Amino acid sequence: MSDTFFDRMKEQTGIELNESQQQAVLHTEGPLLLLASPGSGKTTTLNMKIAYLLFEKRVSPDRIMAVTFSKASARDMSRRFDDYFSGWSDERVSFSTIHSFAYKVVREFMSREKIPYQLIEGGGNKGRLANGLPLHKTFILKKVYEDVNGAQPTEEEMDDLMSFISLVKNRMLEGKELEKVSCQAKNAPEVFKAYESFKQTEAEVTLLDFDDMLTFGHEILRENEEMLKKYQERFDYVLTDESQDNSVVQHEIVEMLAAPDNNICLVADDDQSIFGWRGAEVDKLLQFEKTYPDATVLTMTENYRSSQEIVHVANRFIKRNVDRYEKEMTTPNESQEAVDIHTFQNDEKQLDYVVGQIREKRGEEEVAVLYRNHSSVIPLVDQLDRAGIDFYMKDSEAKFFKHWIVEDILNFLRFSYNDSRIDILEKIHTKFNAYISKKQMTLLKNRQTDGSLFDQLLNLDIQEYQKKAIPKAKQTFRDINGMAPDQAIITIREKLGYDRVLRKMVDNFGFRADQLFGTLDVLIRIAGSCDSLKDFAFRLRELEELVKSAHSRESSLTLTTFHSAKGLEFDSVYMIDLVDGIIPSNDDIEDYRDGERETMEEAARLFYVGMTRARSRLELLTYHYLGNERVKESTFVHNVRAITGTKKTNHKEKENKVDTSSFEGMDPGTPIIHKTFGRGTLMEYSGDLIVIHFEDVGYKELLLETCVERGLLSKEKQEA
Ligand SMILES: Nc1ncnc2c1ncn2[C@@H]1O[C@H](COP(=O)(O)OP(=O)(O)OP(=O)(O)O)[C@@H](O)[C@H]1O
Repeated sequence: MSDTFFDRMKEQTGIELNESQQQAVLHTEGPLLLLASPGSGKTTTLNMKIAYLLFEKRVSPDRIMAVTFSKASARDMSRRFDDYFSGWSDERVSFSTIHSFAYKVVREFMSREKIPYQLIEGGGNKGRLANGLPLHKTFILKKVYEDVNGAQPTEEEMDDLMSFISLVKNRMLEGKELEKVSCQAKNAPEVFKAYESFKQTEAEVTLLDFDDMLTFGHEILRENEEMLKKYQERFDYVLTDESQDNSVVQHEIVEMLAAPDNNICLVADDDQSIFGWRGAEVDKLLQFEKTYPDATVLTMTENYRSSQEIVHVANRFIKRNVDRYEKEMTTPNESQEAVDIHTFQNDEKQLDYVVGQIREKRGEEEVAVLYRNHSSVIPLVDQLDRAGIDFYMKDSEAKFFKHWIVEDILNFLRFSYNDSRIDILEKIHTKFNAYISKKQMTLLKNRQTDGSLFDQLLNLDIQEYQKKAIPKAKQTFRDINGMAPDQAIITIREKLGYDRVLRKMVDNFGFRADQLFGTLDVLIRIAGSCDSLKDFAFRLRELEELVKSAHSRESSLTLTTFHSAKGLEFDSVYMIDLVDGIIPSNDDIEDYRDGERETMEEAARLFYVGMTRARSRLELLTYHYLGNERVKESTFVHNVRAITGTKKTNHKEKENKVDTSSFEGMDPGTPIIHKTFGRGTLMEYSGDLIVIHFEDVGYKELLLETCVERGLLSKEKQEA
């Protein structure tokens, strides 16, 4: 019977299932974990399995519960089922997410118990409390944070708090366990508890956020035998796709539902579990055989997507992880090009290369550029747009442009045009080294006099150290006004002391240094191709619009984060910014050094997801300098080198090398002039770096090539 079924499948779909795919289809009774490698036909097999249940075993469609990761994958699954089987039968299984199932349980329970409730997240959340507070998660969380900490949260704290709450609820953590979850927001465990209690007590109805659908649904099924039994009896088969991304609470809901027959089939790739930060729990998969001692575990490891070279590298690479099911990914596909690694002098050269490559391939094949952080892509967007190349973005994250650092820099620039604007000074007076106090600001405001605010400050009762600092700041602002935009930003950072202020914020308030300085580096990169300060401000607005609209465009070029690349495939893939500090991140590296490998392994899985998106061409791009900062090639690229036996070759040789010879071999003590930092003395020259002691800003380690290329350095003429 099954032979006939698979023959008919082949006739119908053109796909001949391999041995393990067939086994997976035929195993319908009892717990099954189907561990599958990327491109191994997970979706195909799951659809065939459903067809087998419907058309061979004559199971009624409403007895099958098919769960997918997101609404989009539910739609994709349905569409593929229709492609294969339309014309065969009208019977269709409806796919749903665990969220939507759990919400159904919650709705039924609340209506039965006559408990009024209201959603405070997603669409449809309306209304206010008597005191005017909108019934919306963000507003409530802000209010609760203020109650607990007596101050307003920053945007970063809010973001982190949201992730913290989601993670805690998805992993069902309690009590002391909360303290172990790191969160930038002050007193996160207390804020969380206050938030939970607020939702229960402050409104006339129970308030529910998105995660509550899961935790409430879970609680209802656990506490309410009758309801659990009803749902258990409703379904004979439970199938879940992408199970590696299910959280503890989601796994438990599925487990409860499948009991007591446990006709449960989890399709998963533990090596592609990349949502640990929001509560996904790969351990649950690794413990499957403990949960179900009679479990069958099958592996599907034949990759139908990628070339032999890509499959070989990815397969070897992922073995660096310890917490995983061992499997060997193979492919029937042909050998194509070797996996390429390119090392550039700096991130700018990397982008030139990527844009050049895309220009060559334009429209001929599907290309993707993958990156870890949203902000990494902004300079690429800038260059692509300038080159007239269209692109599609999977997640059009325009938050970058609203970041307070971007706002700060624009305000510095505005103030350089007109230093009589009190409204601007109000925003930046604590952020540069004129040390202007709140009291001095109030006095300035009360005077309501025209003219330079620096001059007015000098007429006030100022501190001794301000007597030099204020005229100096005034002059620097005037200089900034005549500078090229990138130089202006460097001057704000170095001469006006903005970097120092940010470092203090990192130390005192726990901001992430790499994020703050990364944002500034991106701004400098964009400013580099603008002629004037006005041009720069205008360009930022243009880019913001471009990014916002990028997800509604169609193009053969996709720009996406590694996370959002999941499930996609392209002919050529370029993975960019592969340096330590980005992937793996500094936190990943630190945790790993402290003996915790969880986050490092997740970063490796992210890298693996990226690599396995490519059909025939995969390029890994890294560099020596990010802006002026020396960085190290990503540990993961290093791993790939070891696999492919590729030595480090600097891309510099292929580029037009900048002639730095007139500065090489200078003696320490040589007087130097730098356009931004002013007069200084050469202290040391080693390799690509020079160390200069500047009169104004102290020691600086600079990349000689970049300085020469931008015409920033000159030797000071010595008196004869
Ligand atoms: N037995 C097979 N013979 C030939 N092609 C197959 C076979 N099984 C699957 N494929 C093809 O391989 C490709 C990948 O299949 P599918 O999208 O189902 O993989 P997946 O495992 O869901 O991928 P992902 O890595 O995105 O999770 C599809 O084009 C599918 O038609």
